[in-house]
Amino acid sequence: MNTLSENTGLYTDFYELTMAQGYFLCGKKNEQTVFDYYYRTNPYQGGYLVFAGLQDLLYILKNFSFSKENIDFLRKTGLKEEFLDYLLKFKFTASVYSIKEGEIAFPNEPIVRVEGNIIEAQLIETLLLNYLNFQSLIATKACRIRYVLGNKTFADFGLRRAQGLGGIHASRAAVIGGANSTSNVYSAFNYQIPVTGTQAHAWIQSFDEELEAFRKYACINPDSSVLLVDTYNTLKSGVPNAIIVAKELEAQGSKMLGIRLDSGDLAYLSKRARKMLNDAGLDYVQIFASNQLNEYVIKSLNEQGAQIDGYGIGTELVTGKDAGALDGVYKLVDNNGIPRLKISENIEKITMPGRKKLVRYFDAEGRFFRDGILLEDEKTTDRLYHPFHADKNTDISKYTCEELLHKVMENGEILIEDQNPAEINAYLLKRFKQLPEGHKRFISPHIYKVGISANLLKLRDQMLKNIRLKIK
Ligand SMILES: Nc1ncnc2c1ncn2[C@@H]1O[C@H](COP(=O)(O)OP(=O)(O)OP(=O)(O)O)[C@@H](O)[C@H]1O
Ligand SMILES: O=P(O)(O)OC[C@H]1O[C@H](OP(=O)(O)OP(=O)(O)O)[C@H](O)[C@@H]1O
Ligand SMILES: O=C(O)c1cccnc1
Repeated sequence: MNTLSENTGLYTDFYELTMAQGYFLCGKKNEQTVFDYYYRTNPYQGGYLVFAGLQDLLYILKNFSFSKENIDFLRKTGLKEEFLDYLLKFKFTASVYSIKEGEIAFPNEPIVRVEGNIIEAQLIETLLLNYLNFQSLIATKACRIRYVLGNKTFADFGLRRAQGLGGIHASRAAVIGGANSTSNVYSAFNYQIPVTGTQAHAWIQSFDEELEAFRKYACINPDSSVLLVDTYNTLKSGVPNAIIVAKELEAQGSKMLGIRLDSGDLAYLSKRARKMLNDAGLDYVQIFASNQLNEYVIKSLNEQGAQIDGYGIGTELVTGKDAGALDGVYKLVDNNGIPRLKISENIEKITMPGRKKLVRYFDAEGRFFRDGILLEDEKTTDRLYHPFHADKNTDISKYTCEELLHKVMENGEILIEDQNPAEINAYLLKRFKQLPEGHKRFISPHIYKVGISANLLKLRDQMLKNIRLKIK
């Protein structure tokens, strides 16, 4: 189940191929390498990330190979025959460790680890980042929207405004983050997502009279019509006509589902429409709203007492507005059993060397307390240290904990069961309850603390010292 199913080897940046050729010609092709995926900054100036994109990624890695036509193309780029022969027979055989999809993650912690030969681990960098960065960005946006919506429904309406076919993945991520359904039929088909829809202004405009347009639509869809009431005048025409049609449906034993407001002051219009519907005995007719909505507008609508039962959200959701992109990176941390590190002028960008595990610690109420990055062979640790100010440290010996990285792929084969996006969302909901409220707020959220073990701190500092000595 994926949009890209075979010979996906060209979904990479060219430099991955020139490096891979270099590893091959330098005799490094069997070196065993470890790469970490992590991100540096929470999107939307928020306090967390919702991790998404893993299942799609695993399918594409499984099929990461090169067709004969791909190789003919690569020949023209100047890659050498010996390496092209290798690519023609290439199969992805690495292992992947990952946190669960729908898990809540925080900056700078390794959330995916790839272990394989240096060529395969390098070649997939671009794809891995493309899939995980985008879907996590959109799932996080959807989660923020869900947070202000409570139990109200919301549908993804975004495909038309998405960045090209990225909209297919955006709809999946939207449901992982909390959307109930999508208008995107391809994603509904591909990912088993409930598909829903109302009607466009074009339908109303195509008839001489709004009332006739409503009647015809309701007659064809008696129990599922949501009538768009703002084409001419919401309160003077759209809502009164919808009430007439709802009553006619009632007389035939059907119940109209709702109306949709798509312009104007949604708080004011929804309150007026609710009263008009209730006065007509149509309490069951729901009010849906759309029009450039986001988590901030919805929060404001809640505060204004808007009478809206469900939302359709497009542009802001599927483009991840105002974040643009998640800054996830993929860094080499171990080569042939030797930990590696990259130095940066910016101290926070110095990488964490070695094979590592990620452990979450919980307080007595089961809420997230700290995350810890430990070396893989450490069973446990009593104290977590701030990565750059070791004087700040916490005793975590009394806290319960859970390891977050699981082996999800071995020798290029997927080890985990497929889950549909709603199932992944159920896991997110469980975890979101465990996230303390302070990290959820939109303005200056509380920063979640991610610490490292004494052994990792020692390894990193020793390596830094050695590299700096060499440079002097
Ligand atoms: N009560 C409200 N409080 C806060 N924001 C609102 C409220 N009602 C609507 N909005 C938001 O205000 C914006 C209004 O958009 P805009 O100024 O384009 O008007 P419009 O209603 O779309 O007009 P038209 O479609 O006729 O051009 C939308 O982003 C909408 O979500
Ligand atoms: O505002 P968004 O969050 O992006 O939600 C999607 C928008 O797309 C539709 O408008 P459009 O004008 O494209 O078509 P319509 O005639 O169906 O309203 C719909 O009515 C929403 O307003
Ligand atoms: O079903 C709808 O109402 C819909 C779908 C996509 C975009 N706007 C509205």
